[in-house]
Amino acid sequence: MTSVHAPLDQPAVIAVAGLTKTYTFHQQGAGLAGALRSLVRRTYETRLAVERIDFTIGRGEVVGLLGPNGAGKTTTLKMLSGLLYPTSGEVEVLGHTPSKRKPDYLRRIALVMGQKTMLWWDVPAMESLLLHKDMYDLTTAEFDRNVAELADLLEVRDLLNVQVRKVSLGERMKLELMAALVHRPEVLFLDEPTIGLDVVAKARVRAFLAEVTRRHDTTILVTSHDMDDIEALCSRVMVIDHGRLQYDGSLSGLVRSARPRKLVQATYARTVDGSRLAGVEGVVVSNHSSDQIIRLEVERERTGDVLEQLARLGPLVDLDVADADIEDIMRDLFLRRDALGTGEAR
Ligand SMILES: Nc1ncnc2c1ncn2[C@@H]1O[C@H](COP(=O)(O)OP(=O)(O)OP(=O)(O)O)[C@@H](O)[C@H]1O
Repeated sequence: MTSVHAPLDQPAVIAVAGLTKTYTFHQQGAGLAGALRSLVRRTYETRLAVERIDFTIGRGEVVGLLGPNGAGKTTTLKMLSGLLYPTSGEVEVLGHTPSKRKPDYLRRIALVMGQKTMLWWDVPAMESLLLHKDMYDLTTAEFDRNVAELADLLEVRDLLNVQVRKVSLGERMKLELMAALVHRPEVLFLDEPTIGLDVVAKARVRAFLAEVTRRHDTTILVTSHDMDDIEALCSRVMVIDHGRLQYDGSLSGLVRSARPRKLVQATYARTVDGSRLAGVEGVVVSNHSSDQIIRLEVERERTGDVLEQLARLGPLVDLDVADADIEDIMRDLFLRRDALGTGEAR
């Protein structure tokens, strides 16, 4: 397996071994009768949300945590940030045990949950930032420097003194990020940071995060259902499904192991006689004789030969070679849950 663990000469910023979380909760029937019954006799259920996962992450790495709904991503982030106690296993972040929630630890991390706010709605964001200044013991010089840097990068200078409830969703997300980063955390946990944002706002948030990690070597672990976030930010991805780590490696490695084929599209100046396609390797996905376009799925390592074969069929106007769409790959992956049993997969 090719995994992108922290280099051996550099201590891991995040180290997780055998991490497991089981939720125990009680089932309550519907209505008043159900509530009363559950007072007398409680029935408990357990759910294994995260099961014996291991990984390490080095300083400055930006890692995407991928998986379908209910896979265990948020639970993992909550254990890493100290919001939840693990049921078993070990977690160390920046040399700390997160669940102890020591002030020195909390000063060095941040957790941003796209669906939760850490800003007060009825006052301007600056009030919340000032609260963070006190919480994190920032000097006025540090605070002013960090606020100036973040406000410039996020282009929110004019919004800092506007009541939070009066700003748009995209603007609020930028202010949330600002509040999370004003103490310049070394490790950032992001749970769906672009959820609900429009295309432009998403692109801004991604560019901002990329710049923050470039400038300050911030380590980021990010969950997102938007594969564009992952492609734009992450050099490494971990796929979690049913609480188990299924893959840990590069995004391109995931694409290769899940969809070993390339998509080739050839456009010709003239209609190509369909019978001549018999001499071309690959699976013909479509052949629109009217518009002279042929689409093929081709074994990755045979792509060069296939392009030569296609060139012999007639005068080409355009030739396009692409990997399968990452969104499709993820959809396939979770439909075929066992597909990652080999190669770079765990
Ligand atoms: N407080 C809780 N009590 C009981 N079960 C829970 C609790 N929180 C989460 N779960 C269950 O644990 C499993 C993992 O949930 P988790 O929220 O970590 O998934 P996720 O990968 O973040 O999903 P999503 O992409 O939908 O946010 C799910 O089956 C969920 O129903």
